[in-house]
Amino acid sequence: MPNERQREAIAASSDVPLLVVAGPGTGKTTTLVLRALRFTFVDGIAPEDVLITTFTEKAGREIRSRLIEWGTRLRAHLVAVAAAAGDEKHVRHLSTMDVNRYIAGTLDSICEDAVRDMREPNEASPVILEQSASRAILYRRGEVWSELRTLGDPLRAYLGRYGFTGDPVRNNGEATEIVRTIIDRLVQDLVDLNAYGAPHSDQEFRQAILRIKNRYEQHLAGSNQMDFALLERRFLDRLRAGRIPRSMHSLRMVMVDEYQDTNPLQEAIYFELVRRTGASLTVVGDDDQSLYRFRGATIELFRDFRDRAQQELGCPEPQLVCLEENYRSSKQIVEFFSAHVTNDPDFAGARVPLPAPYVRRVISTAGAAPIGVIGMFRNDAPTLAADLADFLHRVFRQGGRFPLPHEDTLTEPILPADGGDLGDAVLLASTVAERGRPFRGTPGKERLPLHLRRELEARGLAVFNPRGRALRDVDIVQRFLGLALVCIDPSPAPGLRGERQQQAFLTNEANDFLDQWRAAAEAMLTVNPRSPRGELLSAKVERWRLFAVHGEGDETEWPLLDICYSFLPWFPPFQDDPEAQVYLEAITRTVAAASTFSGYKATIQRDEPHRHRSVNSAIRDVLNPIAEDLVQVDEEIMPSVPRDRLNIMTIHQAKGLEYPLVIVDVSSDFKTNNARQRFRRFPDEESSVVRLENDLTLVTPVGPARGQRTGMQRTFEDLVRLYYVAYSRPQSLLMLVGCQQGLQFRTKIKNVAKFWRRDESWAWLSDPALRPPPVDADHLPFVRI
Ligand SMILES: Nc1ncnc2c1ncn2[C@@H]1O[C@H](COP(=O)(O)OP(=O)(O)OP(=O)(O)O)[C@@H](O)[C@H]1O
Repeated sequence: MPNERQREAIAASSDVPLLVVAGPGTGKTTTLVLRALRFTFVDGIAPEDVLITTFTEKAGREIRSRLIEWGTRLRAHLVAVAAAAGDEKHVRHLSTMDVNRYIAGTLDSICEDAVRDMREPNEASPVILEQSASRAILYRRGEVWSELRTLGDPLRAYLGRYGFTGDPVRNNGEATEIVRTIIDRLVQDLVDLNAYGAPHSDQEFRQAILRIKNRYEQHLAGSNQMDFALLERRFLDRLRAGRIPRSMHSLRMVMVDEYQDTNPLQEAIYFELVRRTGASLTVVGDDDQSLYRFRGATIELFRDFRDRAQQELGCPEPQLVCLEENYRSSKQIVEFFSAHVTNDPDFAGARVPLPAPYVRRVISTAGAAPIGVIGMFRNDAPTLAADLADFLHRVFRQGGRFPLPHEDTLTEPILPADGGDLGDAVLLASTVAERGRPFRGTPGKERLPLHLRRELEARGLAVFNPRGRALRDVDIVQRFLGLALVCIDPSPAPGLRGERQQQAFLTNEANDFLDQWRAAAEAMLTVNPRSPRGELLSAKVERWRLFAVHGEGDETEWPLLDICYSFLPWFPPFQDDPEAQVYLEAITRTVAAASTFSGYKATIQRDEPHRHRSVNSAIRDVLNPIAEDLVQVDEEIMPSVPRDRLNIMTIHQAKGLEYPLVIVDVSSDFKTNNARQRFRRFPDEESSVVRLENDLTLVTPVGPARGQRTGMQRTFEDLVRLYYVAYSRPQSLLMLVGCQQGLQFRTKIKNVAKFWRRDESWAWLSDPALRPPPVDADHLPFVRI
């Protein structure tokens, strides 16, 4: 049953825009879905005239399935009522309402359909590129490499300003990633490009960025491709030119979830859509949970929504509804995350101001639990990993229990009554990398996720952390790609590079990785395993070499993907290990992307001169992007993580999700007051994202709105929000873990996650009401069931 505030939001008039501001777990998405159903079943608006957008594909699927499930039940109920009352007309009307036809999904997916729908009669349908493909094209066709070669170190230093650490970029992959961020930002922030390229102390570099952007966009236009930012831009331009997609001609409702992460381009689309169609606008969000500044999210658009909507739409003041009852977490958890977000008085100025009678608060409907928030802090990450693995083993394999207050019996299970499984827990961290950055040839330092992987494995448990390693570093990927490489470009002698690789003009770094993969494949060939069908690995390699090196065989060409896939029988994990499946998907996606932009479409040709050239293309356009670390894994392809694995994910990924037990790493990297880590716990300078925002202030219309908070304020506020999202994910138990050095009375290791305020005061020390997690995990008594 919706609560009173939810009902107010569901029933609010559609004559003025509606703004719903609500804390975590208060049913924002639920309310949005119910409001959409009300439009249909109370107001008689057809589902296809209601558009609902959200932030991730996953959330989009969730909304669609709730609309269908609840809508179907609601319709059946109303049909029964109308039939009982003998109202045939209404029964017929209800039966025309098809709840599958709501326009729901991410804005990108909706734009994709709309842009297809808006095509001229002779216009081909655009191909939409996913991130990794567009990055590979940006590098190759935008010629990031040539600008780096011409402008050298100054350009590397300039781009590095916008990287996490502020250091010059170290490789082409990093450079491309940052160029990608800037170019996307120019589109998303509706930047005036003439002003951006005009005389300025950075003009030389800005011009280089614009040259890359032009080449990249020209290539895309020539091949009828688009990335997501350009897709949205195209949609806006067409709307502005008065062209409305057929599917939206009679649009009545535009509803936006997660509005706090909207960027200026998206805001312009929503306003234009409402202006052109006369649809009613509902936006829902939580400014405290805005996380995507680095992707252009502009919290100020949400904060100032009521003013901006009036200005842009010429409408009366939007109605405001605030939801405050949390249905997710126990009382202690709600109190803990509320204390975190209100801890720093300076943060109050960043939040959506609420007029009376509203107060910003979240209250738990779940009631108190015997324990809600615990901590585990150790001397170093390896010790922490060992103890944490023990803890998880006890909870999930030995039925961990704890005492009810004032009772001697140990009867309350820590987790769901069925004992749950490891998948009911999640480890959240600001980064999930298993190693730190490598330094001068030495591999990066081992981090908590790697220690934990090993410790859990030693106890017969496993993790799911495909993003913990770069694709190019993963063992199984190295052997797999190495085999493809030695088939198409064998070494002339052991330990030497293939001829084609030498002629591919790769960077030293890419060559190093190709060498590693080659060595991994050679090592596997030395063992020469048989496939389950009994085929020797060397026989398979030999067969491909006959074709790719000697031009023998009946076929005139082979897709590189077929060559790769022919080795699958030697790699069972690609079939049965969830992490390996994610890696295989990334490889497949890279090859598929190359077949859209690469000269030989990721095939190997039999006849010369194409054989040589096609091998060159395959190395440059398929293997090189992975070797340059341009390809990222996409774990969204896993419908769900196996229940017997501990999910390790970034806090960003956890947005919108909930778990019974949430472990948040607040300080496993912070043993000392190392200046290089401060940006992750207590920044002493503006973050790279804020720096980019500031550098664009004068050339984007949204500049003044952002400028209302200083760069340092915005930098701190992003950290407060990050841990707010983390702390509000658990249902029953929140566990903070890290190194104990930052807990001592006189510690200098300041950390926003541990309730430090910007004025350098520490609430856990100074405020008797706020203390570190009261219960130490070590003091929890456990019994076996
Ligand atoms: N009135 C209600 N009664 C019972 N349960 C509810 C009610 N409203 C929402 N819930 C439940 O609360 C949980 C959180 O709801 P929802 O996912 O819509 O929250 P949210 O505000 O979007 O969360 P977040 O901001 O953290 O993403 C869901 O399991 C939902 O079914």
